[in-house]
Amino acid sequence: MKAEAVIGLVSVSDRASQGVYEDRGLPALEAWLSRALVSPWRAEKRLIPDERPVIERTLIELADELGCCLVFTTGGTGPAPRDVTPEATLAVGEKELPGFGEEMRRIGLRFVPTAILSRQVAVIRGRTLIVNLPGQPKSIQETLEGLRDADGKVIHAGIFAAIPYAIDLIGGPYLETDPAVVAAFRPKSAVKPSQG
Ligand SMILES: Nc1ncnc2c1ncn2[C@@H]1O[C@H](COP(=O)(O)OP(=O)(O)OP(=O)(O)O)[C@@H](O)[C@H]1O
Ligand SMILES: Nc1nc2c(c(=O)[nH]1)N[C@H]1C(S)=C(S)[C@@H](COP(=O)(O)O)O[C@H]1N2
Repeated sequence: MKAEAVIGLVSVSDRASQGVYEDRGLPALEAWLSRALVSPWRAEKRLIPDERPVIERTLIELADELGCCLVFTTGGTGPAPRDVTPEATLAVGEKELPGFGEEMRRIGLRFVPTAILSRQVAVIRGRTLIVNLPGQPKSIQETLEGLRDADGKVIHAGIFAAIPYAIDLIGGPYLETDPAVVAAFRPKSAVKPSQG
């Protein structure tokens, strides 16, 4: 029996959390992960305002109490006064993984010049990897899956390719992906035979 991965999905948006507009962040995250993951998983979802203490409490609850191996936030990464998701994430993290922030901006720049405005980070807290994504719902697929050419060939890999091995390294469940959506990369010595 494969262990079920618990994945935290956190939409950080003042207006969606107040009902000004419908949240499209959580559905976009859940839909993309449902396509990408072939190993068992379930989501713990939270829709919260851009309030640093609320973001920190939510991340701590998902990591420490609910045992999420992975948490994605969406929203609040820009330069506006109320954008504080990266500060909250760094405050609860024990180690930063700067490569994720760098690469997520690089991928974003393939789609929009304003990707440079995102201050998104990724951190480890205990056995949890926490990754910030921008608030624009389309940025979720762009960042996680990467860029394809007109024939569907990947021309800039998305960051999800590195996430299953990152989770192996922090002692989490073995995540398997559908290579048609995103091919997970692991060193040969870390690949387990598929149990079907
Ligand atoms: N959760 C969401 N659901 C739907 N659309 C969103 C969501 N978050 C952001 N967007 C869209 O992406 C745009 C940029 O996101 P950004 O996080 O900068 O929003 P914002 O202007 O800070 O407002 P808010 O925090 O109230 O969503 C928004 O103007 C909105 O059109
Ligand atoms: N891949 C990708 N990255 C992106 C975008 C996008 O559309 N696609 N939008 C950018 C924009 S317009 C902004 S302002 C910043 C910060 O967005 P946030 O405050 O909603 O997190 O993310 C950027 N990163």
